[in-house]
Amino acid sequence: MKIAFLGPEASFTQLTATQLFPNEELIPKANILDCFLAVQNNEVDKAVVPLENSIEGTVSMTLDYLYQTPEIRVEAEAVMPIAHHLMIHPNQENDTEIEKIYSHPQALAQSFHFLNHNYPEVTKQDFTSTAAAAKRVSENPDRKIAAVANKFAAELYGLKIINDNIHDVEENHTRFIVISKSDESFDSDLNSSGKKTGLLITLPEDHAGGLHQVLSVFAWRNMNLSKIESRTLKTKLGNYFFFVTVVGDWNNVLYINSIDELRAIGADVKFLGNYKEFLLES
Ligand SMILES: O=C(O)C(=O)C[C@]1(C(=O)O)C=C[C@@H](O)C=C1
Repeated sequence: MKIAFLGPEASFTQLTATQLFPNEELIPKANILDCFLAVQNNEVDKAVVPLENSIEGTVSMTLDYLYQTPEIRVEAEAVMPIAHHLMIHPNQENDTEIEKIYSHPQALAQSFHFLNHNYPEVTKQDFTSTAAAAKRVSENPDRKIAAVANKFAAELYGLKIINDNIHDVEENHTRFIVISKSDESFDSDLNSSGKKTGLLITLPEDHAGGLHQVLSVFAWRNMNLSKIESRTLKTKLGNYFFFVTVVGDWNNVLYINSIDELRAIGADVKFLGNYKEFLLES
């Protein structure tokens, strides 16, 4: 089986994909869109992409592409502890006057206070992933640049960590999802905290009590929501869709009928799947 992931090697997404799929062929992609396209074009069977982080929140690109690709569903979630370190090329001195720090925008945001306090004058530049940033530093031994990435990237690309554990909150976790076109959910012996269901809901039209009507569909059925997030529809300012997750199995009639009721009140619903949440170690 072929599994795409947000690469290159040693990205947090690869660490996650390796634990979920230790025996499959893992294929790095340059960005999240390419992971979705690889699944859509049947180039791979599944892909692993980041969905949200406990400090910085949702990876909006992932949510947008889940909405924009009707045939792509979610097979599993995996939560991984995240530790960021600042690293430079070993040719540079430890007290080098760094001129630029590269990383994924999520990683820069998760380490914002540290970087702002310790490197206030240094330009922070977005990169497609933490590992790609580390690779860039390794390819430029003469430049006074640094990357925020994990310790595996430091090892793989031969970099020197000058500040470790720079993420602003010690408890830092990122949630990843496994996406595919399959109706089946992914299972494994890995530690799991249980099942949940993902739904993308668009309200019919803007009217008083619209969201209340939608939530009441879940409330009277005693369905426990673990997340509700609104995201712009990109049609015009003020138009949103909602990403909702419901705790538990999706095997009773009341739950299943909730989708019919949502559609009956005019909402558009995409069922992302009923899948397990796995708890990984870093
Ligand atoms: O850049 C990486 O290493 C990724 O796998 C992406 C990503 C993300 O988008 O959230 C994954 C985990 C961390 O939260 C930081 C970056």
